[in-house]
Amino acid sequence: MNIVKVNTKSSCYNINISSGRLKHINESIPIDTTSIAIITNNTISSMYIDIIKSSLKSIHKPIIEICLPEGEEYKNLHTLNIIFDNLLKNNFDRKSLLIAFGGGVIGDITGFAASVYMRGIRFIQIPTTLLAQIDSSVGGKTAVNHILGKNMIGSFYQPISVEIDIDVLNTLPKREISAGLAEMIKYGLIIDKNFWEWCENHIKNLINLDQNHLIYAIKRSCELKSFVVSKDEKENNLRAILNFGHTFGHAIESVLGYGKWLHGEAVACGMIQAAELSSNILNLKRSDVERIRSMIKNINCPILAPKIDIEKWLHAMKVDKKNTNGEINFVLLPEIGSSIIKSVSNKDIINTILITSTI
Ligand SMILES: NC(=O)c1ccc[n+]([C@@H]2O[C@H](COP(=O)([O-])OP(=O)(O)OC[C@H]3O[C@@H](n4cnc5c(N)ncnc54)[C@H](O)[C@@H]3O)[C@@H](O)[C@H]2O)c1
Ligand SMILES: O=C(O)C(=O)C[C@@H](O)[C@H](O)[C@H](O)COP(=O)(O)O
Ligand SMILES: [Zn+2]
Repeated sequence: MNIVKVNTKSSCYNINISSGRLKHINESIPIDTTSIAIITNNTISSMYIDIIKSSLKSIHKPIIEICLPEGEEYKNLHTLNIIFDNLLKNNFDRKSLLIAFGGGVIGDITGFAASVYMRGIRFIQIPTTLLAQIDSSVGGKTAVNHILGKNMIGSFYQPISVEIDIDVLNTLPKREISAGLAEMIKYGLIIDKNFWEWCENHIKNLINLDQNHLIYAIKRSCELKSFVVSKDEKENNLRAILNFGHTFGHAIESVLGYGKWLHGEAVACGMIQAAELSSNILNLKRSDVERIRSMIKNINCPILAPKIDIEKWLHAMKVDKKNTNGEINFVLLPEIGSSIIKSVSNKDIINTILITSTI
């Protein structure tokens, strides 16, 4: 098994990565756990819940399953309440454990529920999408959306472990694999040029889910995210680089309506726009902008933004959590493999990028 450690001010935990991990989930349940809620959706449950339940049989604890409605459009306060209703009706207490079994939507909602139920109970992440395995399950950002902005209601709250079984990726739709690859290449762009070049050279193996390449790439992504989060758990400074492409991307998601574009697709397109802005403001080489565009094309993510009213787009970017004093703060690349946060006040440049990057 491959293990990556996450060591933050608030806690220290392992990311366990292997083929067949689901069968061994019982090993990660704390001994004093009183009851367990597996939070998932019908798609994932119908394929994999029996494996988990059979592994958990050996620990003889009461288990309930809570199936949430599926999709980004349900990542909201209403869905959160479904969890609380079930926990209270089943007498869940402070030693109860939540298991987030699904993609980033399930992980973000469950983490938030765990952080506020009885002022905080333990939870485990079992991410089942590529995106969740390399990004959302790690680092403790939890949230639900608000109609006016992505992830606006949430907390920083770490899981007690992350359990990654790469076998579940075999049932993941190709479009979701592509969305996950977008967040994966992000790490190379912001912090690790070698990893970027490795991804460029092995992208076909990753798209085809070759096991050895997948394990290497998932592990490296988790190491990079762990490194950043361990230095700056609550996004006071460095952690904001993980938001590369998200200023544009989150605006696409919220203005179009949650769920129309996948999060990873919006980030992919947002990374091209952020690369264009980097070229304008920091002189990122044009050849590097084209390299990024062609990588995003190769992973089958959109390279052009949808038609969005520019005013609505700007308005959505103005509510981004990274902003201060009314200025939009972007993550920009001086070169591939390094990133900085910069406030951009020149509205003309932003407008031009929005207009020229649209379908
Ligand atoms: N907390 C963080 O740090 C962080 C980081 C990145 C993204 N996010 C959030 O994550 C969310 C996106 O997550 P996502 O891309 O995992 O999407 P998702 O959670 O919506 O899952 C995608 C779809 O795949 C299905 N699915 C999941 N696993 C499957 C499997 N193994 N086989 C078949 N189908 C499967 C799901 O039911 C769902 O329909 C967004 O809300 C985004 O904001 C959070
Ligand atoms: O972990 C982080 O920090 C990230 O920014 C990772 C992003 O990929 C992720 O989409 C995150 O949820 C965005 O956070 P937000 O604070 O911009 O809502
Ligand atoms: Zn993201």
